[in-house]
Amino acid sequence: MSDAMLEMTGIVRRFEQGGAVLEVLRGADLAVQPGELVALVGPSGAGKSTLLQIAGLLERPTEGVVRIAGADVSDFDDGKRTEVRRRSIGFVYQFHHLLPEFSAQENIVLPQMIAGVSKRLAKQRADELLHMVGLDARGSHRPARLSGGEQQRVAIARALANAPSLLIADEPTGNLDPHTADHVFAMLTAIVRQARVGALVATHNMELARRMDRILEMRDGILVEQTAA
Ligand SMILES: Nc1ncnc2c1ncn2[C@@H]1O[C@H](COP(=O)(O)OP(=O)(O)OP(=O)(O)O)[C@@H](O)[C@H]1O
Repeated sequence: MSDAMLEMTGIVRRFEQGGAVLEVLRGADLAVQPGELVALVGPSGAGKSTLLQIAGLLERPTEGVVRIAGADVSDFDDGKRTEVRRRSIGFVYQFHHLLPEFSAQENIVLPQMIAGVSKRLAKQRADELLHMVGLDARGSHRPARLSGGEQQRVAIARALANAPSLLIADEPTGNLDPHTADHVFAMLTAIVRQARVGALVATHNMELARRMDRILEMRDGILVEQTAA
């Protein structure tokens, strides 16, 4: 058995609109190993977000199998899928989506409490994560008092709060200036490697993509591995 954190096999996704059928994914395959960063690239509308939604168990494929840390989730009901998502998958988006009325620490505590962790342990873990992203002194600050890069670092810490197997990121540095993006991405990379998380990162930024372990390109509904030129 593969020890991939994410394995997707033969993923097909069709959308039906007013009688017409749009086949966005046509048999996409991929695997992401522990500690590996895989870039997902392709033109706008190619199906990257659709693939991430399916990988993150937010949507079901029309056909195909998704395995999270070895578990085939195909036959899981919605409740079980939500449970796997909360425990095993972290999400980072272009915009941080932190809760504005809560502090940085509370934003990292909440997903843990939802997953059943005690408040005391959740706070301890939040402080460890804040340390890991270099924000020890900022735990009590609300998002509005943090810079864009700091907000995104909190969002990364929050995504890792429940020690997920898999991290799914959609343009995680897309809203940052190049220098800050560089710094945040380096931090993300270091944490993924150290925590042995598998990371699938959709981006339009080819420079960023080239810094990852592999680049998969969405082309006509399937994934093609880009080899170094
Ligand atoms: N719920 C839906 N119903 C119908 N069509 C959809 C739905 N979701 C996505 N699509 C279509 O699927 C295609 C792929 O969209 P998707 O958002 O996955 O592309 P993308 O590669 O992420 O693009 P971008 O880089 O612009 O974010 C698009 O043509 C889109 O219109």
